Amino acid sequence: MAGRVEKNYPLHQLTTWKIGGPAEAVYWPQTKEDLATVWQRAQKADVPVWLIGQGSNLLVPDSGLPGVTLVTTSLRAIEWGNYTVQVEAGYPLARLAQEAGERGFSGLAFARGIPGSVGGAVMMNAGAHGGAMAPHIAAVTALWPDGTVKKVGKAELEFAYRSCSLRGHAWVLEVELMFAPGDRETILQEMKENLTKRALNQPLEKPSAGSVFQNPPGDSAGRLIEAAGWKGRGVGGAQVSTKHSNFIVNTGNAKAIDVLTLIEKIQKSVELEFGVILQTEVAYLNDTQYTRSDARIKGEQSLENN
Ligand SMILES: Cc1cc2nc3c(=O)[nH]c(=O)nc-3n(C[C@H](O)[C@H](O)[C@H](O)COP(=O)(O)OP(=O)(O)OC[C@H]3O[C@@H](n4cnc5c(N)ncnc54)[C@H](O)[C@@H]3O)c2cc1C
Ligand SMILES: NC(=O)C1=CN([C@@H]2O[C@H](COP(=O)(O)OP(=O)(O)OC[C@H]3O[C@@H](n4cnc5c(N)ncnc54)[C@H](OP(=O)(O)O)[C@@H]3O)[C@@H](O)[C@H]2O)C=CC1
Ligand SMILES: C=C(O[C@H]1[C@H](O)[C@@H](CO)O[C@H](OP(=O)(O)OP(=O)(O)OC[C@H]2O[C@@H](n3ccc(=O)[nH]c3=O)[C@H](O)[C@@H]2O)[C@@H]1NC(C)=O)C(=O)O
Repeated sequence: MAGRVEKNYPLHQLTTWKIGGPAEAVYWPQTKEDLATVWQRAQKADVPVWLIGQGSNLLVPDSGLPGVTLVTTSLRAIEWGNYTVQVEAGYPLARLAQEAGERGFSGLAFARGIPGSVGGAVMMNAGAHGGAMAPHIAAVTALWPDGTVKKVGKAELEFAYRSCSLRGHAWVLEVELMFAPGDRETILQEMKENLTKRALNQPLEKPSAGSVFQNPPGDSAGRLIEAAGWKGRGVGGAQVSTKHSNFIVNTGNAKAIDVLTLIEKIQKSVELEFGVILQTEVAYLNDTQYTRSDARIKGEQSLENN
């Protein structure tokens, strides 16, 4: 098997929040087959396995992660077709969007400013500017809880706002996307405008994980958090951005516990003030959800055997 392996590796280097303790081991598989093999071996040995892409929607505990953390970013094979693309999970979403636009393939202009891997974007059903991944997905090849690798069509999947039915049940290895014919210049212009809007509204210059909370139906988390008085306030090194209240930024030395405490305070405050329960959008890789005596991994990011 090929691919880089590191022991006791600081996970803050693999998240855009720049937060997270050490991983017992990190492996960057070079092929889908290597990823599946390591997962199968870890299952047999009762070792916890975690999977991350570009770590742009991720909070990792200060205590780090036991077992093996698999990082998909080396899985980058790509094959363009007639208004389609077959692409591995680790391919950068923003690059894919740019390349699709340059071909005159329409559909992913919304994604040009979204950091993250294609696999992470499918799992999160990433979206912006009125667009989202789901309408462009034709099929997904995934590693399933029984250890098999199988391709499923769109009809077998369910997507909703920032959610995909595969989440917690399977790991995305490859995706087939479909596009509509478009005008290259129009698409590139739309992407440029989206990037400009984003730079105006979002604190891209500071480490963050994007929106921390999902928008509640009919309202916006950023508006509610600001109205509850949280703009600019913080806990330890974690601060509610002064530019956008649904972003928590790392001011330099934030710990996961600072972010978690701030999230809880905001949730309580917004519920008290407006009766709205904010749900988090970011994924928390919680090491306490796993116990070695239990062969199953219960975290939402992991595979379950049931
Ligand atoms: C500045 C900034 C702006 C952002 N703007 C947006 C935005 O406009 N819209 C939006 O939707 N998001 C946005 N995000 C959030 C983030 O970019 C997306 O959620 C992105 O799709 C996450 O991809 P990732 O590869 O980084 O996933 P990670 O953060 O690595 O992982 C996220 C979750 O997905 C799981 N996962 C990752 N890869 C796979 C895989 N191959 N198979 C199964 N599970 C997997 C992980 O286990 C974890 O639970 C933003 C983030 C930042 C930092
Ligand atoms: N606040 C935060 O914590 C973070 C914010 N961000 C923001 O999120 C956004 C997306 O981030 P990121 O995923 O790093 O994306 P970038 O905007 O840096 O780049 C997007 C991708 O598109 C590729 N690309 C750019 N131009 C072309 C081109 N002409 N042809 C082909 N490919 C091209 C880049 O390739 P190449 O690699 O060759 O440049 C890169 O892979 C950015 O706006 C960034 O500012 C990102 C990370 C953290
Ligand atoms: C960044 C993310 O996605 C983003 C995506 O980039 C943008 C652009 O389409 O739209 C969503 O943000 P958003 O709903 O906060 O969009 P914005 O246009 O910035 O704000 C919505 C409304 O809230 C108000 N607002 C925003 C921030 C703030 O501090 N105060 C405030 O009052 C704005 O004035 C606006 O009226 C996505 N967030 C969610 C949770 O759906 C992400 O998911 O990580």
